[in-house]
Amino acid sequence: MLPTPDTSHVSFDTIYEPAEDSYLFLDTLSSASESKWLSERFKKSTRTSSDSSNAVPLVVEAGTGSGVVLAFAAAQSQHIFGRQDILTLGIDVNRNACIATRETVSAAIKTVQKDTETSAVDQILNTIHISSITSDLCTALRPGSVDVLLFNPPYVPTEELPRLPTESENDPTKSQAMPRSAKFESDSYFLSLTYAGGADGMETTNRLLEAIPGVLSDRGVAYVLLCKQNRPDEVKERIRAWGGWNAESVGSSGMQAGWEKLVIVRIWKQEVQ
Ligand SMILES: C[S@@+](CC[C@H](N)C(=O)[O-])C[C@H]1O[C@@H](n2cnc3c(N)ncnc32)[C@H](O)[C@@H]1O
Repeated sequence: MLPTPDTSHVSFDTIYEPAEDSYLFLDTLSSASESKWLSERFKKSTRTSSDSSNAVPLVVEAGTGSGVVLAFAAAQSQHIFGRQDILTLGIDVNRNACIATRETVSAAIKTVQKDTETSAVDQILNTIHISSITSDLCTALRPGSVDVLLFNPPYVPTEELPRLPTESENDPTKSQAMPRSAKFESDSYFLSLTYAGGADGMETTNRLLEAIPGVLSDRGVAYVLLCKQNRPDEVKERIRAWGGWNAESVGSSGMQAGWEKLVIVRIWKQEVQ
C-alpha cells in the first residue's frame, strides 16, 4: 500500500482534516486502472523535448486543504503518472491551507527522495512543488496551462454559500491577535468553506466545471468529486453535451442501498491533439 502523506503538522482549526473523500481521491488516482490511463497519457515519450505533448505535466489541485491529495500525487508521481518529474501547484481560498499544503507536499517529496538515496532505485524524484496560492478556484491560472486538475469541493447542500474571505480575514497576524470568541467565529467560518456547497451542493463545483474547457491543456484531464445529492449522472450528461468532452465515474465509495455516496468523475477532451 502506498503511504499516506504526513499531515501531523497541520492545525485543523481552520483546515479540512483528511476524511473519506480525501482518501477516495488517493485510492482512485493510484488504482490500477487510473494510473494506467494517466501513465499512458503523460509518460515521457522518446519524442523531441520541443514537442509540447512531452512537456512536464502541471498538476493543479483547487481547494488543497491540508495538501494530502496533492502531496500524494507529487510523491507517487512514478506510480500514478509513469514519470518522476511532475510540477504541482496548490490553490485554496484559505491562506492557512496554502501554508499547510506547501509543507505537506514538500515533506512528502523529500521523504521519497531520501528513501531513494538509500535504496537501489536509480531514478530520483524530480517533482517540484511550484507554489500554493491563495485564490478563488482557477481564476489566477493561465488559460490552457493545466494538465491535471484535482478538486474535492465543498459539496454539501446548504441554504447559503459562504462568501469568499477578504484579504484581512486571511491575514494570520490579525487572527493571532483576535479575542477567543472572534477567533472561534473566524475558525468556524473557514471550516464552513470546506463543506458548504450552496444549492444542491453544486455552486462552487459548477463554477469550477465551467472553467475546465478554458483552463485545461489539450491533453488535460480533471478529477472532480461529487456526492449523491450533487446528482453525478446529470453532471456527466451536462459535460458530454459540451461536445468533444467526456465524463466517467472512475472511483466511488460508501455504497448504500445501491447508491454510491461519493464518486470521482474524470473529465477529459475526447481527442488528444
Ligand atoms: C472538502 S475540502 C478538501 C480539502 C482537501 N483537498 C482534501 O481532500 O482533504 C474543500 C477545500 O476547498 C477550499 N475551497 C472552498 N471554496 C474554494 C474556492 N472558491 N477556491 C479555492 N478553494 C476553495 C476549502 O477551503 C477547502 O480547503
